Amino acid sequence: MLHETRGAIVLIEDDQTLGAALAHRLGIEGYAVSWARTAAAGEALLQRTPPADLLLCDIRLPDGSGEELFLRLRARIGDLPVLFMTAFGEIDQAVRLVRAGADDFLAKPFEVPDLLARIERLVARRLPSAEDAVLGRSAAMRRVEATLRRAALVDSSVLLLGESGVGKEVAARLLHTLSPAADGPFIAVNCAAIPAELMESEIFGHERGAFTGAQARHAGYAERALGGVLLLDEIAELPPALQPKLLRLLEAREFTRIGGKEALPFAARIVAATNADLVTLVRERRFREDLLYRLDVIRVEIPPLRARSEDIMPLARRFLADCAERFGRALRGFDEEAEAALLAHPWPGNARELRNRVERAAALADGPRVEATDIFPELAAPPGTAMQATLAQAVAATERRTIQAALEATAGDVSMAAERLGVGRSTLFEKIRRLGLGRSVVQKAGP
Ligand SMILES: Nc1ncnc2c1ncn2[C@@H]1O[C@H](COP(=O)(O)OP(=O)(O)OP(=O)(O)O)[C@@H](O)[C@H]1O
Repeated sequence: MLHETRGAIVLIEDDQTLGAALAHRLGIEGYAVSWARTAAAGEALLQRTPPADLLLCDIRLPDGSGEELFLRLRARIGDLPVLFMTAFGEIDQAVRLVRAGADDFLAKPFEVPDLLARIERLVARRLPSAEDAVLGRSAAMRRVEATLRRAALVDSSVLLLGESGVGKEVAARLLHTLSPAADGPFIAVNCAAIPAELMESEIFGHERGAFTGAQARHAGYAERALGGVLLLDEIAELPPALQPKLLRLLEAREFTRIGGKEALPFAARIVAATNADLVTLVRERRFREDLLYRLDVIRVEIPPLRARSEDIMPLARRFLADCAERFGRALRGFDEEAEAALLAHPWPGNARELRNRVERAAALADGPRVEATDIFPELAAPPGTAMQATLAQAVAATERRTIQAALEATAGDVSMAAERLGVGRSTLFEKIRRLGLGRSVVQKAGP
């Protein structure tokens, strides 16, 4: 199972103490580590899907050498970064390995920070650059994109997790585009939007006469997704009666239309998405555990927009450009206050809310620049209020949001927040008091 991490590392190390220490430390650093004690076990790990992001390998192994293993696997592991750990006396071999295509080596005993820095550099090489990234320039989204790129090459089920509107469908579409099924259809089914009594027929189809009103044979989504990707959005809403049928689709890769006798082959890739906590649903017996395991092979968690503020402005600009073109309006970006307000808003509806707000602003703004109140009309005073009061309210509201976001980002540390906001600590304290934000501040012990 692959979960969203800084990267997946295969560690081949026969020394129990060093291996355990490395696996532990790399785990703490956020990597998913698979540890093998022999060359053969390591080779098996490297063949697992989706492929690892890095191989960290000892040279001397009980059943051969890391060098033999590397030379044998070189063609198959493609551009997988390989970092060797060498003992005293093996430096010549390590140099040879680097010439043969290994990326780097570290002579034992090494300093852990040195190892971590090299791993970080090699793994980062696998991430799309901020400029090339499709889903977003934040490190979190580039990691999501890298996982999707790897997942696209295999046909395991993908489970997309994240709050409503974060872009789970966008991620599923990217997976489709990057996969060998790109020429096949992309079919998205929202399980929450189909009435429970119709869902079986919508997903699996029905034969003519299968039930009252079934006047003709109907091909369900599973059938229409042939050769492509079937996205089951809001999978937690799948009624219990249909869960075994989906399990059969995934395990036996076949299904039967309602009223049909024939088992039809299922030839599509399943991507499931949800904002629900499936583990809790399993505990409450509302979701089958075996189905969860089948769906949760490659798990990709998409963080909420408020946790990746670097993505806000590029997305907002992209949405604005799209809308300006659609509406035939010459809008030239956001003014400064609008930008500050966009960055300070907590985006409970994530990218969807951002798109909707920008679309509304693009339609209604006087232009040429979009202002804060075009995006957040709630900042404007009710009709009849003096203009001066409106502006003061708007400024206070923006200030409040900006400060709150900085406090959230720094876990309530006023000094750090002041530094981020470019104001003095006492000024910030004064504003926090005036705006009634005291609860967001963490009181530090000591002088
Ligand atoms: N990375 C992105 N780039 C461009 N647009 C995005 C991105 N993420 C989300 N959006 C836009 O935000 C809106 C919501 O995205 P999407 O439907 O993929 O979210 P979701 O997580 O599937 O939502 P739900 O849980 O409600 O199904 C869409 O209009 C989509 O185009």
